[in-house]
Amino acid sequence: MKNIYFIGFMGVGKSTISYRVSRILKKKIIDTDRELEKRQGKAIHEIFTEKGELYFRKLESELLREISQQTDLIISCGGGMILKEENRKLMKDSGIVVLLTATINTIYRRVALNDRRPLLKGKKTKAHLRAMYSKREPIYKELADIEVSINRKTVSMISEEVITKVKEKENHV
Ligand SMILES: Nc1ncnc2c1ncn2[C@@H]1O[C@H](COP(=O)(O)OP(=O)(O)OP(=O)(O)O)[C@@H](O)[C@H]1O
Ligand SMILES: O=C(O)C1=C[C@@H](O)[C@@H](O)[C@H](O)C1
Ligand SMILES: [Mg+2]
Repeated sequence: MKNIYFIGFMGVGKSTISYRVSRILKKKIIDTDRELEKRQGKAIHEIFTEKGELYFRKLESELLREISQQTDLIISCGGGMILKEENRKLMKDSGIVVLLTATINTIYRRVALNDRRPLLKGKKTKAHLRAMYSKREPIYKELADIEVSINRKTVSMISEEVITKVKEKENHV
């Protein structure tokens, strides 16, 4: 099976849904944020503070290059993985890309809960989220093979919807 890449804005549920999907499909999961934290022995916000965003983006791309050479993986991507053209190409060429979408209100409610997202430090306002989201939205949509809206759905409902759509997609290639 081709890899399945989960993309989408911070807090839409990429990590949660990809873990559930990996359990249902009995596939290995890699959450790029968690994997980088494990390898660096630091939290994402610490990497940002100590080494800067550019350094984090470099690590993120190197990790993607490595894992995109494998198959049969469920991959939860960091929210900004889609920002680089080289990353988009790696995902497109090696898997099916699943975009999870949510309203700004839902995202706001979720990201307000903790402080582990460096790009929102001191800027957790709906206006800031909306500005960031609208800049990224066309990139997410352009890259996605499949789109699933998560509002008012349980983790089970979303996971089943993703799996059904991935299977449809695989049968049409
Ligand atoms: N369908 C759902 N219903 C209710 N809560 C959910 C659902 N999916 C995820 N959550 C909760 O929303 C929060 C954000 O989810 P998660 O960490 O999976 O998002 P993410 O897209 O991986 O975020 P990040 O970009 O920060 O990695 C978590 O607290 C999670 O438990
Ligand atoms: O949207 C982003 O740019 C980010 C999302 C998170 O998953 C982390 O990868 C990091 O906080 C950056
Ligand atoms: Mg995550």
